[in-house]
Amino acid sequence: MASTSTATHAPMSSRWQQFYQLTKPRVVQLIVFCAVIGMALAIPGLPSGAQWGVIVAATAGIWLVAGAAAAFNCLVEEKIDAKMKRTAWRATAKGQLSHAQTLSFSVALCAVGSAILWFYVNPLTMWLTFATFVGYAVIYTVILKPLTPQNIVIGGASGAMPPVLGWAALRGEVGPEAMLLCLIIFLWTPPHFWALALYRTEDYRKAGLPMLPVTHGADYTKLQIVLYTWILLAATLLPFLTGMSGWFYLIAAVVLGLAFCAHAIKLWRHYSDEFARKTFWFSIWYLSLLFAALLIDHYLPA
Ligand code: HEM
Ligand SMILES: CC(C)=CCC/C(C)=C/CC/C(C)=C/COP(=O)(O)OP(=O)(O)O
Repeated sequence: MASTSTATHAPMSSRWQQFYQLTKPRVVQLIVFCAVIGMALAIPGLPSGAQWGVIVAATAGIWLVAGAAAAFNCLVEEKIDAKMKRTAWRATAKGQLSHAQTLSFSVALCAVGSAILWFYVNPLTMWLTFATFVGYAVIYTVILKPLTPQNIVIGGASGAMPPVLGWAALRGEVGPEAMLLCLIIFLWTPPHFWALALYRTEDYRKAGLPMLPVTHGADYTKLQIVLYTWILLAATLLPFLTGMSGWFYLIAAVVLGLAFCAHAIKLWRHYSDEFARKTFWFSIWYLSLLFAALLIDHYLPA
């Protein structure tokens, strides 16, 4: 039988698919990956049996609360999302999911995730993860995003938290090493996002959001991307300089960092939307590979 396309009668599988997409699965996968690296780096050598249990619970809990934050963002921004090509397909933007459905989904994910963290990990990780939820879903989405072009710089602090959450899960405290990884993601976020904002400027203008290319123009944004990539490169040397990571990591950080700087400089000097898109995707590969290098380095014999 042909399925109806009305919102309330969507077939179950596509309804689940709609809810799943609200969790911004691919962004959250990288967030969880960074949290897992934070967990691995928090303990010397391979995890013991009990530590595996904590790792699985912390991964599930952080995943669920991050998904809840993303769904809450979709709920708050349904009108804005409807105005932008990139996001108009979301079920919330199309009115295919009611406010009550989306809110219940977000609250349920957040509650289950928080309970897992509380009972199977530790209260500190639960509170830090919940603070991250509030940082993204409320402080960034509701307050900063419509207010200032520095929205993603300040709001990026919540996206940078995953290694701290992972570290806290295994150690029960927040160490300077975890803060260093947090700093790296914090500095990575502006070039990551502004590369996208450059080729999506019209979308953001139409939606009335004060993103940097809208308020300060493309040239200023490109310059900021160059500055951030160089500062990021310097910050990524710190794990080696502080003895936290070894030569393998250092080589990876320098090669990846120089490649990111080269993208930023090329973007600045010979701009095209196509290259801005490439730079955005490179930023995702950059962070994934940098964190993979931290992990490999951690397990290499000294
Ligand atoms: C406030 C901070 C951040 C902002 C404003 C931001 C912005 C964005 C936007 C707008 C997209 C959508 C691209 C599209 O679908 O066209 C995106 C994609 C992505 N972001 Fe971020 N991001 C932030 C932080 C992060 C963090 C912390 C991570 C991971 C650690 C991350 C990982 C990703 C990934 C993997 C994608 C690709 C998603 C896909 O494949 O569709 N982002 N980001
Ligand atoms: C608990 C925990 C670890 C929470 C993590 C918070 C989180 C999901 C951060 C990711 C940041 C993100 C999806 C930004 C997208 O920007 P946007 O919302 O401006 O993008 P949009 O225009 O696609 O909605």
